[in-house]
Amino acid sequence: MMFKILVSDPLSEEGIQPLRQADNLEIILATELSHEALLEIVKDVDAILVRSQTQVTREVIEAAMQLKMIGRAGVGVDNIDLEAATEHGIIVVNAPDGNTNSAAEHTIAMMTALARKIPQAFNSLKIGHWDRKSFIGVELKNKTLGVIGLGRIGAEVTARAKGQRMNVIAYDPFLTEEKAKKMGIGFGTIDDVLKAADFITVHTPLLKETRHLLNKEAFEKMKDGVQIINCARGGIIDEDALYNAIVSGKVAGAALDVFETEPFVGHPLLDLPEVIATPHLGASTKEAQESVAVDVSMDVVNFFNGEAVRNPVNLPSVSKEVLAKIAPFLNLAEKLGTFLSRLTDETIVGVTIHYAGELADYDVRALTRNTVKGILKRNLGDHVNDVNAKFLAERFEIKVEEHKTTTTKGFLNLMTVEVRTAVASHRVSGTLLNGLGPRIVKVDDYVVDVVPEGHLLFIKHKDQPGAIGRVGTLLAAKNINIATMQVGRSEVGGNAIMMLTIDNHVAQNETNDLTDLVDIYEVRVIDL
Ligand SMILES: NC(=O)c1ccc[n+]([C@@H]2O[C@H](COP(=O)([O-])OP(=O)(O)OC[C@H]3O[C@@H](n4cnc5c(N)ncnc54)[C@H](O)[C@@H]3O)[C@@H](O)[C@H]2O)c1
Ligand SMILES: O=C(O)[C@H](O)COP(=O)(O)O
Repeated sequence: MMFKILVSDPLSEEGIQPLRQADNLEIILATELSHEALLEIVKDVDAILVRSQTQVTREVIEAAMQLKMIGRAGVGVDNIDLEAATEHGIIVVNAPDGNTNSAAEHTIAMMTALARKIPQAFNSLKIGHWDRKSFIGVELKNKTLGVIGLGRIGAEVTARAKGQRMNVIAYDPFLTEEKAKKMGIGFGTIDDVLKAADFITVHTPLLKETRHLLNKEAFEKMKDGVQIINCARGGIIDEDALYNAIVSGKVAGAALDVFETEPFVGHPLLDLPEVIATPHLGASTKEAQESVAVDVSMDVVNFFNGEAVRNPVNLPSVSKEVLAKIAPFLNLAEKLGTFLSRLTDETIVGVTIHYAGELADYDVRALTRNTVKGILKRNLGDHVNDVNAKFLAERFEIKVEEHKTTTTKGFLNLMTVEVRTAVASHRVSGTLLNGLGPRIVKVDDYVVDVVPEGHLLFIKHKDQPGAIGRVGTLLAAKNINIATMQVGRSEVGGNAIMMLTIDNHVAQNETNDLTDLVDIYEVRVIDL
């Protein structure tokens, strides 16, 4: 099968070689598209690859009827409507590591250029002035750099600033005093950073909580003559407040690579001599562009070959090591979910998954997701997938819980899934037997041993002589061949179950006459 991949922002040609080499991918390069042209071209594409320019809005996502994946060759995904993508089961991947170094180098370059007024001096020289008085700068050495957001780029900037013999003080919700000590930097609240720093650089994502993080009140808390650097995202700094703080003399200068609205042209900030700026160039190096394009292309290739992606944004990412451990259980989890969904016609309101034995040591989120996917498939078919399973469960107000226990009832590993409806609950347990593969080992209170595969008939009956024979005879009359059969009972002469595997699919209504047989209460067709 061929998949159409739209590349709608300029990506490195070397970087997209993995796409070109894949024989199931057709690449469409179409950059600088108008909004209307984008809406038209996305109609039949399977994936869109972007940088920060293309706005992948809900409207774009909903126009893209075949869309399965959005790839961001870079870090920030604020140009992608993640909620809409998740809702539509579209996986979003990014390339979070490939441009870290370039962005950090750009930040240091901007800080240095700001401190020494290099762009202003160069502009003056270009127009014929040999002016050695107007561009007196400050040294970085012994100055305090305040780093807000100590993630990948913030940490790299910190290491380089220390190389410039600056003192660094950082604020990040995940930064502990111990970690700060280890890094040889100061640690404090955001206010501590604002008050202590001679230079302040922001390296957070743009989130609700970080929008206008540096606003009028924040500027008021800063040292007089502070200098500001933003190579992260426009919007983290309130641009009007920054303008006023520069004009009032509170802020001595600002180096900006990113802006609230891009392209950023004709803005009064650009008229201020204290401001230097670049047009969002933090990641614009040959190395970074090649690296992010390779990373995102590899994930596209993985995805369309049915393999795990490395950098999912709207799925919990699972390390290679964890994936290797849980991969054999993924299929079992989905089958247990599918099996249970067929045991009831009532609305499912809750799902509890008990992980026992070796499973209790693993990160089982992917297994939970697969179980929920199996359950929801009953009503949603292929509309549910790994990406939207959790979202859809929440939307349908199905409470999903995970429990871990070391008690395994004799199995090395055991997954027990329980679904609750308003009137009843059902349970199924499955295990992975060493060398033998997956097995369903218990259904409600009945112990069984069934391979969760193919076409099953789940029959509730009374434990009476002749019940099994009558079922066999009727199925034979319908030319339905039984491949395997398991029976279980609660007590002699009490309630019992049969689990038959049959060679071909039968429709539920083809089994109606089975329930007319004596002692047969209920028959459910389950295709796994
Ligand atoms: N200019 C460019 O071309 C360019 C290039 C790459 C990345 N970026 C941007 O740089 C930023 C950082 O990227 P990264 O790869 O380091 O991301 P990251 O996820 O590794 O780090 C972000 C850090 O911000 C912290 N954070 C979140 N909310 C915070 C808050 N309210 N206060 C303080 N810290 C907070 C997080 O805990 C995290 O440690 C992103 O906005 C990214 O889009 C820009
Ligand atoms: O978030 C990022 O990765 C940077 O802002 C880079 O954006 P770009 O790919 O548009 O240069």
